[in-house]
Amino acid sequence: MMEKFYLIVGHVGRLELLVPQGVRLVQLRIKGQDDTELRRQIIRARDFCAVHRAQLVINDYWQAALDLRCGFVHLGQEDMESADFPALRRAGVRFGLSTHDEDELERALSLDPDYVALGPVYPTLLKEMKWPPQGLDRVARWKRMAGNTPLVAIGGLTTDRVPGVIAAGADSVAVVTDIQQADDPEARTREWIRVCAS
Ligand SMILES: Cc1ncc(COP(=O)(O)OP(=O)(O)O)c(N)n1
Ligand SMILES: Cc1ncsc1CCOP(=O)(O)O
Ligand SMILES: [Mg+2]
Repeated sequence: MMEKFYLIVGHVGRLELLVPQGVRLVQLRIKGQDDTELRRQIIRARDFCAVHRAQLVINDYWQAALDLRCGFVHLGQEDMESADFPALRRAGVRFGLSTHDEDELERALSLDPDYVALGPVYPTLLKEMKWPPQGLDRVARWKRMAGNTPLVAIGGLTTDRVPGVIAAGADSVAVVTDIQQADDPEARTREWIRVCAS
């Protein structure tokens, strides 16, 4: 079963701070670092997550994930173009895929992913996106179309929004900004875990 709370962090230091709060599924989403620094952080995150029994997901860098024996990657539409899916499958690396419209969803499902993500459900501050907020009706539609493939909702999520997103059909809720910008990110992480457990 898919873990309901899906934390996304931009640096391994953040992962080491927040995973011990009880996080079971965490994505390392590194941007703009050179290969040496990237791999240094991935190795640290891999070993830390192994000790804390959290599932680590590597964003974008599927080749580094393969080389460093990480078991799970997240790939967006652009990332998918270069990804070697047969190599990932051979190595038993699981993968989740981003989707934003129905063509993307159909293509993603044809690759038999471990989850599909739909975003942005609500407006996001994290990055400029070419899609307007998808809304809860789209979450429900995605759930119907995805069948047995778990659905991750992402974009503008807060703890107040979690119940509605889950009720609409999401199996899992992914968050960056609400925790990244919190005055007390450890307490906010615990609050997310509490809300997701209820
Ligand atoms: C769980 C999850 N969903 C979506 C994304 C976004 O992936 P992508 O579209 O490749 O954008 P970047 O995160 O790489 O900027 C994600 N990372 N995780
Ligand atoms: C990377 C990404 N893809 C879709 S929404 C999003 C931003 C993350 O969501 P937020 O920072 O609003 O929690
Ligand atoms: Mg990406």
